[in-house]
Amino acid sequence: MQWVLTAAQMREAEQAAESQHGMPSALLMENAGRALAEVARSVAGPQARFNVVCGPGNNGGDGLVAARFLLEGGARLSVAVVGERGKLTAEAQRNLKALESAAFTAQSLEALPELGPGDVVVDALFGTGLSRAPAGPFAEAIQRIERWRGAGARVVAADVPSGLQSDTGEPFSPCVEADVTVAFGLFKRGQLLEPGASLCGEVRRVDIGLSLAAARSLTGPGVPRLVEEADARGALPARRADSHKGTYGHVLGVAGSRGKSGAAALLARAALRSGAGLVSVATRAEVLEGVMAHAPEIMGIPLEASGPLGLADLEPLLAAAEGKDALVIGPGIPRGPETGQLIGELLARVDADVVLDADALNAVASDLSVLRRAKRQVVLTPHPGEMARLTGLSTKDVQARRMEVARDFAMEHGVTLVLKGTRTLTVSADGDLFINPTGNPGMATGGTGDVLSGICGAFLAQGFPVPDAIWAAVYTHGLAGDLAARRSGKVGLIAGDLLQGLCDVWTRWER
Ligand SMILES: NC(=O)C1=CN([C@@H]2O[C@H](COP(=O)(O)OP(=O)(O)OC[C@H]3O[C@@H](n4cnc5c(N)ncnc54)[C@H](O)[C@@H]3O)[C@@H](O)[C@H]2O)[C@H](O)CC1
Ligand SMILES: [K+]
Repeated sequence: MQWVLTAAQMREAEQAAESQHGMPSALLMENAGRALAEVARSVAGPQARFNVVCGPGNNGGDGLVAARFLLEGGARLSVAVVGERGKLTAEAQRNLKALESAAFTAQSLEALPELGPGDVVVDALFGTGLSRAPAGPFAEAIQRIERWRGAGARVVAADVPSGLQSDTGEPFSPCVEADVTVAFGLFKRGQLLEPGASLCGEVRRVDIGLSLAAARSLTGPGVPRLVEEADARGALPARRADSHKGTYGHVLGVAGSRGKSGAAALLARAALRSGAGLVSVATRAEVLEGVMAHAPEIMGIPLEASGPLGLADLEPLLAAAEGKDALVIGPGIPRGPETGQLIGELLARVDADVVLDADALNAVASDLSVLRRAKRQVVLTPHPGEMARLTGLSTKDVQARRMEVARDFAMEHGVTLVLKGTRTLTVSADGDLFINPTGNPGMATGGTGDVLSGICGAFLAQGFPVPDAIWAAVYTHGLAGDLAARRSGKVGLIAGDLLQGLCDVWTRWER
């Protein structure tokens, strides 16, 4: 896991590193600048030119340190310091002095040479200290960086692409678009939240001696963490030799309706491909055959009532839930006026963890108090539109404050919440936030949500605890999509491909 901090928390970490852990900021900057130079060299073509563009603060200082290392390494280097030199921070001043000598002086922005393919721009104008839209010479500097990028040069951003707000991921205009962003010490929110994540390009986190103790001293439950592959893999212990199908739990899917039997099948097959020992599907009798036709491994429970799911289905579903370890309710269900009440009764009386997805979310939106009456764990997996209905906010508001909206809801209702989207968020009932790095735009296709709900159900049925089971399911789902897209392409990817993608995950992790 990697902590994801705000700019203020970053500054506190830096001060704590200095005051409590004997790490002077000059040394942090030296380490940052050296790492920045190494990344710049790693993306440079042969005979590359390097233009280092520095701003007035410590981000600029990082750039000046990087310039010194590039110069010492024999690079063809030009450096510009933008803004009045008198305004440079002490650290930046010191590094400008260290860089300049008889053999080398920093120039004005205009004096920097044009760049082309294979050349490199180091963007060290602004980092976490950006407080307003870049203007005047700073805006010109960004526009020149963008022009060099258009001419084929690679852009390496120090800490944050200049112009990007590091707490929100929202860019000012103009804003640098980087090919690689070197994250110093710990991740910042803006590097992981769209559109910031896209503007960063590839984010490479580098250790700079910002002692984790210092960072940890800042981080309480509310500080988000980025899930890494080792975390997801570690959350899912390997299979034991002496196990049998009962060991891996029984998932009951309450899903499907006329014309939507596929949703139930995707849920069920995903649960099977995610290690559940047994999977049953309870659905309207007239679609049961259709669901079962998708996989002989699925067991079927016909719901004899007709029309939308309602209280007439309560007794049959309570019976169906006997002996089950996890329920997944929602994909493709026929929702009606009593569906929310039915789900409330099931939550209160069923001795199994419950995942609510798709129309089950819309069904409970009118009376969220049912969530607090649940006997076991409840997991909700809304996409932004469903989250809007759950909260009464607009989808735009949900997307503008994803972390806050998700955390408030999870803590208020005591549930584990998955807010889907680019960088899906998982939030525990205690407010712990987990950011997911896997997945790709090819997964924006019908049915991928059904697959995710099946994976969540399978992990819960195997006894993995929340929230680990859920952020691991989200990670696995996205990784399955990434591995499947290698075969299908992002455009060609369909939800069913994720099932093979899941197999690719297991063969990758069981090695
Ligand atoms: N935290 C760490 O562990 C480390 C941080 N380092 C680097 O320091 C920057 C943050 O530096 P800071 O001096 O706070 O601010 P910036 O360099 O990002 O910004 C420069 C300065 O410019 C002023 N300013 C803000 N917005 C504008 C604007 N639109 N126009 C003009 N001037 C503006 C404001 O006063 C800022 O202070 C961090 O990103 C790291 O790169 C350390 O070097 C390494 C360890
Ligand atoms: K920068």
